[in-house]
Amino acid sequence: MDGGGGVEAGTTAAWMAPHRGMYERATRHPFTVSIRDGTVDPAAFRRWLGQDYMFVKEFVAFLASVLLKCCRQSDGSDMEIILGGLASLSDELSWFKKEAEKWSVNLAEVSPLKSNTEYCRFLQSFSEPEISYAVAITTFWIIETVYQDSFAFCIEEGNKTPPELLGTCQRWGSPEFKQYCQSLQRIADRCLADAPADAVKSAEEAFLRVLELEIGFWDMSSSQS
Ligand SMILES: Cc1ncc(CO)c(N)n1
Repeated sequence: MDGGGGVEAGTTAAWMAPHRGMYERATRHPFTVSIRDGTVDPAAFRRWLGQDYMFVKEFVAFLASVLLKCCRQSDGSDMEIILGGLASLSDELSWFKKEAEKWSVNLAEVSPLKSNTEYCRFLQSFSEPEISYAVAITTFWIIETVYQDSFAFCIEEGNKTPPELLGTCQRWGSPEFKQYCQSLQRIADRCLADAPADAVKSAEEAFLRVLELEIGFWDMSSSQS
């Protein structure tokens, strides 16, 4: 507490200063910047779409593990937010199927590329009960926030985003999605404030790992690495 009843900057905000460079590489990546510039390669967008559909299916399982930790390790007051997030992934999977049809991407034929497989393996590691709720919710927050920040930039003033990509950008770039990310951040900060130092350290490592994996995911989408 800051003692004055004002808003105290939390742990997650404090990480932004030392890790600003990595954060910007993840949220102002040449791939998403090319969407905003209107110069995006349609083949790269189609590759991203197919790969992200696979990612989101794995993300459902990840979120289920976060929800389980929430039920087991917290007083349960965060349950509704996480459950809401999980429910909206159902809608998201339908959106991917519709979008894939629009772009003639055959989802049944997509197989995961290396960076996606690596990211999915990281998500799977959270099913271990040893990983604390504080670390898991922090990871969940930064995964969503990278997309929120990246796609919000594509619909900010001055964008030349092609009209057929606006729906994608609005999905993650909307003010509602930003509010959702901010509620996740508040939960993460509250958990981290109560967590032992080693858990805070693990959460910061997971934060950085997500930034690295997100950069790898965008690189993969742009150039099939
Ligand atoms: C790779 C990746 N990161 C974050 C999100 C946000 O849900 C997503 N759909 N895909």
